Amino acid sequence: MASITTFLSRCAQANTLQVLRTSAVIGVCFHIAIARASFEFEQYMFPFLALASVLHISEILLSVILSRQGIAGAILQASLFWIGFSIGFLTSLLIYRLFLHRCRKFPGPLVAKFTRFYAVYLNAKDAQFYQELGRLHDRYGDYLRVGPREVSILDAAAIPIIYGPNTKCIKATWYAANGLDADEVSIGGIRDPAKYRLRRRAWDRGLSIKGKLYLPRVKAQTDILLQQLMNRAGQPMDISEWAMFYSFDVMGDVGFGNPFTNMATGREDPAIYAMHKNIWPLGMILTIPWFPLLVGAIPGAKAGLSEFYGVCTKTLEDKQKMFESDKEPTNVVAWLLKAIEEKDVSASPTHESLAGDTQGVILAGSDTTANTLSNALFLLTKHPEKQQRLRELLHAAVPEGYNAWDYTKGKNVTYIDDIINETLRLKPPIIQGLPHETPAEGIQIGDKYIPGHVNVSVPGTLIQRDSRWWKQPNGFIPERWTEKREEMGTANGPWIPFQLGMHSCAGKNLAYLTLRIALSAIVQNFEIPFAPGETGEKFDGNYLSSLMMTLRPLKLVFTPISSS
Ligand code: HEM
Repeated sequence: MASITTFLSRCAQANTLQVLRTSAVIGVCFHIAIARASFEFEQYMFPFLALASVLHISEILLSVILSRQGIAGAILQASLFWIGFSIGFLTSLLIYRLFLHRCRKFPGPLVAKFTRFYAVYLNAKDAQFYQELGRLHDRYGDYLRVGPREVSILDAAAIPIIYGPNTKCIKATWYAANGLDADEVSIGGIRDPAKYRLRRRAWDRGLSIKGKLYLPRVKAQTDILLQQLMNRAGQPMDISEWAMFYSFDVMGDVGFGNPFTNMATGREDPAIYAMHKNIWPLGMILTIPWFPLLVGAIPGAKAGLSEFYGVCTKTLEDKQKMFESDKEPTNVVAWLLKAIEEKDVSASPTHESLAGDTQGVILAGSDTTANTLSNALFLLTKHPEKQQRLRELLHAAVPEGYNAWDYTKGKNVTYIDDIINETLRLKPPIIQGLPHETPAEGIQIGDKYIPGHVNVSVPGTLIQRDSRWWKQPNGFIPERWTEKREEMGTANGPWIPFQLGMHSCAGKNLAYLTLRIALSAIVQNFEIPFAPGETGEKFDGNYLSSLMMTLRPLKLVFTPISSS
């Protein structure tokens, strides 16, 4: 304290240049200290900025008290310190990141090497980061530096090393957007592999195909969808919107045991509407790993999501009150509650983590399934011969019609899965490469060495359409998954819409179940052309890439088969 006081009183007397010089040296020293630190400084950005603000204000007050200068002069004096500090800090950071950083050998745009805000700019420019990333890869090659310590990789050999079951990489800081304590966040936010594995067991128990449990509920929601399509038969319908209504209602039912009522009302539930409105800025700020932590710590910053979080919390409280431990759970959240009741090691350890998991059920399962359904219907409409083939196969497998559809009969029509897989290849709903951090010793991918503590990612959207691994990469060819598998070399194609290894999608089986039922029901009952004036071009080429894919409207007409 005494030394700060002395320093400040000297500052008050010294001339401007001296203050700037001294503070710049402090800025450089500070940067060197954090660059050499063994912890991730970005995790502590909020405490650092809070401390800096407190110091700044204290400095002003001390200056006023000690040097008896006016408040304006004190603010000026204190600001000089921070200006000098920032100049020193940023200059040191710039030199380090451009010339000395462990990622310096990877090519990329100059600004990207210096700051991650470049990626925010690319994201914000036209909301199509995946296209910008594709252009950058074309220009700089397969190993592209997209941030100071971020490397985007277009190499199939990288996938098992980064994401596979035996990977030594861990989830990057990006995942810790909701907090650093693994016991207080949802499963998606856990970076520690051991803790993740434990928690994942409760999810796998609740989601591993409870076919007989969930099928009737998915089917009940699908019946509502069919009825609504029937009510609007022959009229243009925006399938991007209706697929969203459907999948949120399914996830509300299967996830909570409480369907939202989107389909019944024909309107998006207000809580989901508010959440969707805010997902875009959220996706943008997530680009900077430390930014969400900072924003999250500001009271009211997540207000846009509060309505959705409120619905989840209320539902969770109701479920907790009504929970009957002697009965087998009938929805995903009830399975998570059962783990708590049984004091299982996989149980969500705190109220906060359980609340996060409850939100996660809806967030992880709804948009992803909805986008896949809309995209599959778009592709089937664009390729009516594939639509007709699916219809014929369904009629052959279930001649009595959709009402007689059951899991076994549906599963036999493998062409549905071919369509789903091909849709997920062309349009994976999670567009951007998921960042994982390399271990301290780094990783070796062929002849490329990537040093430790680098955030690496493989962008699925790009690699799944790369002609080095996929024949006719932009064609919609469901047959490549079965009868043309050999001919098209499908087995060698990198395909990661659900991720790999321990972090792979926990809800994959539920997603297939829902998509199989929805596609069967729709295609067996309706012929689907584009609505008059709709070409699907805007829908196809202009989806927004944020946290998830955000689709443009797509107008289709559903003509009942019997009257067609
Ligand atoms: C076509 C539909 C789906 C796709 C393409 C998809 C994709 C993914 C991907 C890529 C991940 C890894 C995320 C990461 O590492 O950051 C993931 C994780 C997960 N998904 Fe899905 N998902 C789908 C449907 C579902 C459904 C229906 C549920 C049901 C609740 C679900 C629940 C989860 C959960 C719990 C995780 C684990 C979170 C984590 O470990 O980070 N997903 N999904």
